Amino acid sequence: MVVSSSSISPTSHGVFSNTLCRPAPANINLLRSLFFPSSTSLSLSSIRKNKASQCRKRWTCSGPINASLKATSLESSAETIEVPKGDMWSVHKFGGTCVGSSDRIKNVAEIIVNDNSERKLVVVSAMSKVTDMMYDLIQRAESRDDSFLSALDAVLEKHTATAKDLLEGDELLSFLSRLHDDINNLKAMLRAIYIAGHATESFTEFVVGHGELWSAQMLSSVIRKKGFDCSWMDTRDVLIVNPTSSNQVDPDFPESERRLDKWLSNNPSGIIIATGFIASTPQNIPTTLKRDGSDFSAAIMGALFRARQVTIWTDVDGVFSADPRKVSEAVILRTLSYQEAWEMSYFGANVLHPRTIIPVMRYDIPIVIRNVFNLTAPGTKICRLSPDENGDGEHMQSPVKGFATIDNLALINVEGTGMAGVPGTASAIFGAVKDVGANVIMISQANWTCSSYCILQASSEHSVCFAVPEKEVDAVAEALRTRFRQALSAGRLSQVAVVPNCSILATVGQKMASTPGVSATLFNALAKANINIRAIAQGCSEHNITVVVKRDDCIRALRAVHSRFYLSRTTIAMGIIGPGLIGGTLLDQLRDQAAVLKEKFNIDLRVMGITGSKNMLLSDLGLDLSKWRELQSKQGQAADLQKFVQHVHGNQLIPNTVLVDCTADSFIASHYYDWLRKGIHIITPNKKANSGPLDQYLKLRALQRQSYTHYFYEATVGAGLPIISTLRGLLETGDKILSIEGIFSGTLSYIFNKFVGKRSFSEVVTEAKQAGYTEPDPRDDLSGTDVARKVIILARECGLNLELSDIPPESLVPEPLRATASPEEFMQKLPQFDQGWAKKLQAAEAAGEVLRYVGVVDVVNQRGLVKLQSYKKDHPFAQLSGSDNIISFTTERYKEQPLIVRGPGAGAEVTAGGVFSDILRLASYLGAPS
Ligand SMILES: NC(=O)C1=CN([C@@H]2O[C@H](COP(=O)(O)OP(=O)(O)OC[C@H]3O[C@@H](n4cnc5c(N)ncnc54)[C@H](OP(=O)(O)O)[C@@H]3O)[C@@H](O)[C@H]2O)C=CC1
Ligand SMILES: N[C@@H](CC=O)C(=O)O
Ligand code: NA
Repeated sequence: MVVSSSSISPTSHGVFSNTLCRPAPANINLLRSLFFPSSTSLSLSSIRKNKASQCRKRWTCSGPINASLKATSLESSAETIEVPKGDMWSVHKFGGTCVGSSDRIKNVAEIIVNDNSERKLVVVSAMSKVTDMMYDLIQRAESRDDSFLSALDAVLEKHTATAKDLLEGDELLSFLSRLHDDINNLKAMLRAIYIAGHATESFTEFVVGHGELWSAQMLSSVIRKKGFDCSWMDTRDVLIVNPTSSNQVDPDFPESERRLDKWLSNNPSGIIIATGFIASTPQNIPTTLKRDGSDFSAAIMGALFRARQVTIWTDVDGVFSADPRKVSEAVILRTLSYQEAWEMSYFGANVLHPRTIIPVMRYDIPIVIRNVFNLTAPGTKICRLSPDENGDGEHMQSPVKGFATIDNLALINVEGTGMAGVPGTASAIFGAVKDVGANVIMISQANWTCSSYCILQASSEHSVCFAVPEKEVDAVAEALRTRFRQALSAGRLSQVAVVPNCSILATVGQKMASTPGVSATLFNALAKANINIRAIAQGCSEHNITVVVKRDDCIRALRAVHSRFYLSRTTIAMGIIGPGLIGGTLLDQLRDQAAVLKEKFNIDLRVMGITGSKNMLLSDLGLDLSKWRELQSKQGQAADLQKFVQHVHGNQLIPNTVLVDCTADSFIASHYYDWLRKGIHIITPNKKANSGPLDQYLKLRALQRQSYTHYFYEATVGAGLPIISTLRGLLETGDKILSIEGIFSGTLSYIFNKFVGKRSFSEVVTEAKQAGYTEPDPRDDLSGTDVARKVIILARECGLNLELSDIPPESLVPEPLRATASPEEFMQKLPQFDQGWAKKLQAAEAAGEVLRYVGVVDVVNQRGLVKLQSYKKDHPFAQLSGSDNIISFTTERYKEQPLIVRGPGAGAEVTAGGVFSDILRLASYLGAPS
């Protein structure tokens, strides 16, 4: 559709657009002013004057906030300007995606008309991608690429199509006419840039702001079409800003208020659609509010109108407690104080640019962040909170609100004895940093008190440590080495060291410095996730504690601290090695209990992989345990232990990893040391590591004691019975163990409980194997080796440095079968020896005794013993049933009457249950509620 400008009725909207409708000489003036700002000749004020005389209305002014508006307006004009009460206005801001299509613009219009505030000011961005398209036009023209013409056509086409979808009749014609005029003017300007090969900054600022002009006009037309009184505001007529040295702008509030006053007197509508992002300098040169400019526009407008609320509409439900791409359990925060929002933003959370908060904070105007696509979500309210308040009138439960991270940093550490007490050292350091234009993100040094978010905690008087963006670190290090060349060569400074690949993790909240335990909890959570802290900074302000960690650890660190402060679950990545009888039963128990653990105990156990000796199954998010067997047979791949461990531990999103070794394999056990060193926790029923070579055992325990990595093995003795924990409890509370004696083998207990003359010995052994009591190789049970291993494990817990070879067991494996090739062959040949066993049994019975296989840890004499022994039928050891173990601790405290633990000591369910309770113990150590 071609629109002729003569068919357009004059409009009262858009001063600047009207300027561009003027005949050629005015536009030449404008171009001149943009290319050569000092020779500004365009008079916006004269145009405003013309407009002002067209339309004069009265506004009622009351309330303190408008006193200055009223005063300035009275000063600047003879008319009486009545400005509305501050709390009548609500300000909304819609970003580019919210107005990215005609449907979305309609949706925004609907939201606005449904807001029942008396008066509404709506700040809009350009349609999504339009600002980028405008920058691209300039770039093409500057590089003398005449494709800027077709690119400009695309801009025209996009807005024409959107307008035709939204509008009709005069509103459509009027918009299209202005759009065409704007495009024609832009074409002329771009051609001028094309010729000059250069665009001044103010020209660029002028061009890129057009998207907002068009979106504001279209939205206001749509609202008028719905029957509401609505004007659009070119904020360049109102908002006056001064550039700062750091390529930012400072609003000139008094002048903006004066201009706003005047504007309102001409535009009395109850709904105003204002352009975001753009403003003017005091000389009326078009400019922009730079990055995140539309949010800033909304905040400034909120302050100018003393609005009751500023709502920033976006495409997320609010501010998350942490980046949800990194912490899937991150929660939407209902409230944040201005300071908390500020800190979150500074440390990389995409909340609001810190400068956006300043204007509204000045008047205690709340900012609410809401999702335009989910109106049911209440969003996040950023407002003034008292130090003890959590928001919504709730008393503060935890001082910690959320976490943010900044990646791609490097630490610089300037160190040396010559720094102590030498005035000016810090000034020289940061002077050198400033000279290379680097941005210091945090500093850590003794007795530093700077005044903002990088306020810090002491490390050492002899060093200053600070973080800069990685891309700036070489220049900074070089500048420092040059600046301190003499001090370095004289040894007064020992080094200027660079620690690359770092990230900052900031914990943000209220009253953190004055609440005991916050830092301890934070550091503890990091230690438990095996994360090393390179530097710490805690502000004198109560609002952040900042740590520097290795970049590779950052997401795990974030997740560890997030879950520790109860914002989410304690999540543990698990790898199950050996899905045989015990491992398989454990997986089934995990499957059955997972939901309860999640809901009631906030523990999220994710099985990221299962491996046997031949086949392994991996998952990125956690396996569906309801069909792990099916998945393993269908989707399994060739087992590769290294790849398996790398996969389970390599998931950056889960802070803690545990490998559960359910094999009986020494080779698997030989990896524990390396895994613990990598920060992987280990839980096992496998006895091989703790009963293997003494030096390796001692090395393992020493490592475990000095780290925060856990190694639990309760099920290695007495299966699920609390044997290791009972012994630890006695030892740690200062009791002295004299001896531990008992029946440690579920298999042998079962055999001698059941072998009472009715069935043959080999039949009873087969039953024990079928019941799941035996080792994978039953010869380990019958040889007494399994009992000897348990005795060794307990002896070593008591501090005895015994080797397995120090406890030769009495073997029940018939001599001729000791060399059998396989467990199957052994079981097959065992019946040949039933007669011999029958005789042994008869002999014991004749003496009124029973046979029992016992183990003894003789702590006093520092030895262990494993043997088959006869007991009188009334002896406690003769009273057992099934696979019962009985373990008696004789100690200084329990001397007269030993402490006895008795119960089933083998079997799939009880053993897997013992392993499972170790897993929950680990979760509790890692921060889950206990
Ligand atoms: N049964 C019980 O009552 C008790 C058992 N225990 C201990 O529990 C452990 C498991 O016993 P149980 O379940 O009965 O034994 P199983 O023989 O049923 O299972 C052993 C599992 O380990 C796997 N495995 C063996 N070697 C490797 C390897 N190198 N890499 C990966 N996987 C391997 C096997 O996989 P694949 O089939 O692919 O070879 C199998 O899945 C043992 O250490 C035992 O001492 C402790 C207390 C009580
Ligand atoms: N095979 C063992 C199992 C537990 O360790 C036993 O029988 O006790
Ligand atoms: Na146990």
